[in-house]
Amino acid sequence: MSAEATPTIYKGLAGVVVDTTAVSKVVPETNSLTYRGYAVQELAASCSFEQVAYLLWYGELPSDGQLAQFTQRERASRRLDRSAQAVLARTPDTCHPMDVVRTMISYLGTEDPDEDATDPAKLMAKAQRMFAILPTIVAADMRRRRGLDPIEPHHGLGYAENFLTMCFGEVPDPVIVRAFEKSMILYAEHSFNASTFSARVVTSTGSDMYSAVTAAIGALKGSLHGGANEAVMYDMIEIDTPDRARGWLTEKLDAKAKVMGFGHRVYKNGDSRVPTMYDALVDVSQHVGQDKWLKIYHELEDEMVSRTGIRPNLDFPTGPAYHLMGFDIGAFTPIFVMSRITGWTAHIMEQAASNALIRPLSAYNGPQQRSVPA
Ligand SMILES: CC(=O)SCCNC(=O)CCNC(=O)[C@H](O)C(C)(C)COP(=O)(O)OP(=O)(O)OC[C@H]1O[C@@H](n2cnc3c(N)ncnc32)[C@H](O)[C@@H]1OP(=O)(O)O
Ligand SMILES: O=C([O-])CC(=O)C(=O)O
Repeated sequence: MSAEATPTIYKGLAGVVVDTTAVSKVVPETNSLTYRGYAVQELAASCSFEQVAYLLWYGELPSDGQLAQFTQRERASRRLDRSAQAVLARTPDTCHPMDVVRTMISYLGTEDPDEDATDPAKLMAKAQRMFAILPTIVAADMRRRRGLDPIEPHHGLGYAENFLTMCFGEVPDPVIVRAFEKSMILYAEHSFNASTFSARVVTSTGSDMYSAVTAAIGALKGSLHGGANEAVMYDMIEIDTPDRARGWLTEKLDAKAKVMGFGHRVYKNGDSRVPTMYDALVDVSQHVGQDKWLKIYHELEDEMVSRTGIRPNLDFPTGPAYHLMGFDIGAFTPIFVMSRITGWTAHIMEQAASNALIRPLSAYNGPQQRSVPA
């Protein structure tokens, strides 16, 4: 029997380039991230989330007239119809909120079926429908878990202010609104991360956009990806006081456990988005008058970097920032979905427009061929 040559295995597809994309560019060597050519730091400093969503979908920043039309459409599409409200009400409030978001996107797909999964205008309409409606779902789910009735979308308010009002009953201070909006811009897009790649795999089979987004939500939920923003906050709550942070970290590292909010598959010298989100965390901490989480942040970062050289990723500052803004921890990753829906759907449209079925190979390492016993 001739021994087969063992093929090279790219475990986790690490380092493998599988396709081109014009949506965003991550350059770890220069710590740079651009959306359609614009540095994410500049977008976070001077754009609204609606402008960035438009950029990701259409490839250019909108003119005033284009933005007005775009936001008008978004504001008109925020409401959940009665049957979708009923589906939401029937999901158990004991499940993770990401399960609710996943289920609701899947349900919205049943209301909006399309045989042709490649028509660009239809794909764009579906993307913008999910973008407009997700905040209503996330806010309503968070409130019902608090025993509160949902708050209807407010058509006079922009995306961020409307979402925050649907969560908390009033427009918060501009410091909070701006910090939240920055987080949305930073979370919007990041090339072929696991959830985006999942969406592209589903799209590559000719399946529909809701199916692709449902798969992406499932991938984002995991704690090695989007779920890390929640895990970071649970860890900080467990640590509780800054003086306990270094001991806690030592125990984790000695146990060979992964420390949530640190490390990245692509960035090995720090995440390009962290400085902007860190500044937003400082702004929120100062506004709320609570610096405990910031102190724990510093202790963990110092100890982790000096012991391992591994730096924080975006989920590290976002976790405590969302906590200080008043969100329940279970809503953190659903909020990430509200943002990443823009990047996911931009990639789905790109995949659909230039498709090849995504189907890698595997190297078999199970038993040799054998006969079924008689
Ligand atoms: C928005 C986002 O999705 S950002 C990512 C959010 N995820 C997290 O914060 C979860 C914690 N981080 C991790 O688990 C990892 O850093 C990942 C999954 C993000 C990236 O992992 P990979 O690229 O596969 O790196 P890999 O696991 O090979 O790590 C290389 C080495 O660094 C270590 N390492 C990497 N991240 C961490 C961490 N957070 N804590 C402890 N050790 C770590 C690994 O144990 C490994 O050590 P070894 O060579 O001694 O085995
Ligand atoms: O790029 C990745 O692998 C994970 C990430 O930071 C993101 O999706 O924002």
